[in-house]
Amino acid sequence: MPYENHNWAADPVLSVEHLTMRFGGLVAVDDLSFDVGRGDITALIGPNGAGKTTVFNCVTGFYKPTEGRIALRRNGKVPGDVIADLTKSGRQYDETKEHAVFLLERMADFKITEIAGVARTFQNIRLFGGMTALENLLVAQHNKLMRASNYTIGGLLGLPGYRRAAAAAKEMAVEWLRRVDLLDRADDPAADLPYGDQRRLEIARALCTNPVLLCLDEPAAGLNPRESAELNGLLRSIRDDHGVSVLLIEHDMGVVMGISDHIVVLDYGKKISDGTASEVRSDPKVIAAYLGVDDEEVEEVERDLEVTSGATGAEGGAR
Ligand SMILES: Nc1ncnc2c1ncn2[C@@H]1O[C@H](COP(=O)(O)OP(=O)(O)OP(=O)(O)O)[C@@H](O)[C@H]1O
Repeated sequence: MPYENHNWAADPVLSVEHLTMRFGGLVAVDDLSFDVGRGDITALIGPNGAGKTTVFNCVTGFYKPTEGRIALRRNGKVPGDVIADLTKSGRQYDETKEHAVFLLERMADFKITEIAGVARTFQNIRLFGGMTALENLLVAQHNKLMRASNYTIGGLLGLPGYRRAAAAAKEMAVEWLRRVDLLDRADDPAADLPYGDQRRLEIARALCTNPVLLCLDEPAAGLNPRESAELNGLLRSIRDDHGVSVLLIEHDMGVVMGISDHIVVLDYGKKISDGTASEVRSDPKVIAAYLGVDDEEVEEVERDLEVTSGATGAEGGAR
């Protein structure tokens, strides 16, 4: 299918353009561009050290990119000239009745979560282990509650606005606990939960911030096959039932190929492939990168693969 006909080109929630991140002499991400379709599950894959986490850190404001633009369209179709004007203006975002667009490379991490609507989880689980599962989800809504208290002691005084916000926060936390199948563990300390449950609790915590884009860094790491299958179901339901777009880094190809609408492949900080699961899995460059052949040998492997696929008539066909 031509690139422009894909959902990620027609209605992108996120556009990463010419992103470069250098650490001293090391170029971790090199002039990378890709789109994330609204309502899609998009996977960022690639061998170890390819630059995937660095891209995540740039999108979520943990790193300021050396170069490039990262535009998040929270709602509405945003005409290209609106983004061009915003870029020239030096402002961080443009919010009107019709649209809301944010230039994430200009924003602090907490603003990216709070205002733009991007939430993330980490490779290493970062829950508050001593707090209960429910409390972890309430803490995620702390800023909302602070606003409801007008940043005063309104909470302590039990002002009606604060009480309403606190009740809504609890309702949302309970609802997400139910959806990730952890309601019966609500009052248990997070650290006491099995590993797979902690991963789902982290995802629920991110969702409590009401994101439009959920970024998951290796959500299947350390899960057994049953837990991986449950994760697939959860991610599909986040996309289908809640309309949240998902961008994930994942090494588990069962998860990636099973649920992704769109896959972007990195190697040495550059994009080497971009397409659907069936397009990417049959791309010789991807196969070569995963086989770990040297750059000089890629063309040779490609030629071999072309001969092989030509001989068998194989055209991918992941789904
Ligand atoms: N803060 C940093 N300072 C210096 N170099 C860094 C930093 N963060 C990442 N790098 C380097 O950038 C390159 C890309 O790393 P990154 O962690 O983004 O890759 P990755 O694709 O996420 O790898 P993995 O799959 O192993 O997690 C690596 O060479 C890494 O050593």
